[in-house]
Amino acid sequence: MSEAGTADPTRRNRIHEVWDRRILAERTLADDQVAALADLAGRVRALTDAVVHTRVPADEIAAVSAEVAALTDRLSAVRGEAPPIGSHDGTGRALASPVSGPLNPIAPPVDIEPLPGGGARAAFTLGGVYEGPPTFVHGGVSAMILDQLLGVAAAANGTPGMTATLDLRYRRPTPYGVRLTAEARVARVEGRKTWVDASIAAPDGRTTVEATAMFVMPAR
Ligand SMILES: CCCCCCCCCCCCCC(=O)SCCNC(=O)CCNC(=O)[C@H](O)C(C)(C)COP(=O)(O)OP(=O)(O)OC[C@H]1O[C@@H](n2cnc3c(N)ncnc32)[C@H](O)[C@@H]1OP(=O)(O)O
Repeated sequence: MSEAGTADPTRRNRIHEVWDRRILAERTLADDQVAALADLAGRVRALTDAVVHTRVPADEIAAVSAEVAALTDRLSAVRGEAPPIGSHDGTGRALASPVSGPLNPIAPPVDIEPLPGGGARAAFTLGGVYEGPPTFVHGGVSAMILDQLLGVAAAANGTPGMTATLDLRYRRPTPYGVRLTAEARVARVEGRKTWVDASIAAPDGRTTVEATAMFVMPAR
């Protein structure tokens, strides 16, 4: 039997505690690393934007590509087992979330504000990097942002959980390059299940996407 599978629950809990502390320590960065990485992530976002919009000739692209490969090697000299976790601002948000993580260059990032009593709101502008249909945001990107917003609302209600269902209604195309707003509100809670509604609005106030999710607090 493996250690984690030991039949003694007290011993098993102790093993998990040590394991959790080890993982937490390995995934927690120093404040100066967090600040430096947030700056780097912003620059990589700008680089990504430049990559999808550039029209420089192929030989210049190849030269830049070689420089980027060298930079990747430098950063990879010391690698963690997994992305960092924890908070640098006291809100408990995941630093490397692909939606709102300041350290994750693929995150737009969307700044999500939890609201007391089971709500959340966000205001954000997406660039051409997130284009789906020409001049509009990719539907999967809207879904990802809404999933996170809905999840933060569930957590703000004191009933966090894993997304069990996510229903989307795309009412009209979502434009990029303009300020979008989004809001979520917990609709009801039954046992371990929490239903949350949310929507994204364009600058004219019209709803572009509506979503309803059901979150389940895992039994274990
Ligand atoms: C303050 C804020 C701070 C910031 C906070 C950070 C927020 C972060 C936000 C992050 C946001 C992003 C979040 C993400 O990206 S989460 C990642 C995407 N989601 C997943 O990967 C979830 C995968 N699934 C699971 O882990 C399990 O299946 C879960 C946990 C969902 C249930 O497994 P568990 O073994 O525990 O459940 P159970 O079988 O005892 O069933 C319990 C009840 O639930 C009902 N049920 C279950 N599944 C479904 C289903 N699919 N449709 C309809 N119903 C379903 C089931 O019928 C039963 O109902 P009833 O018979 O009791 O009536």
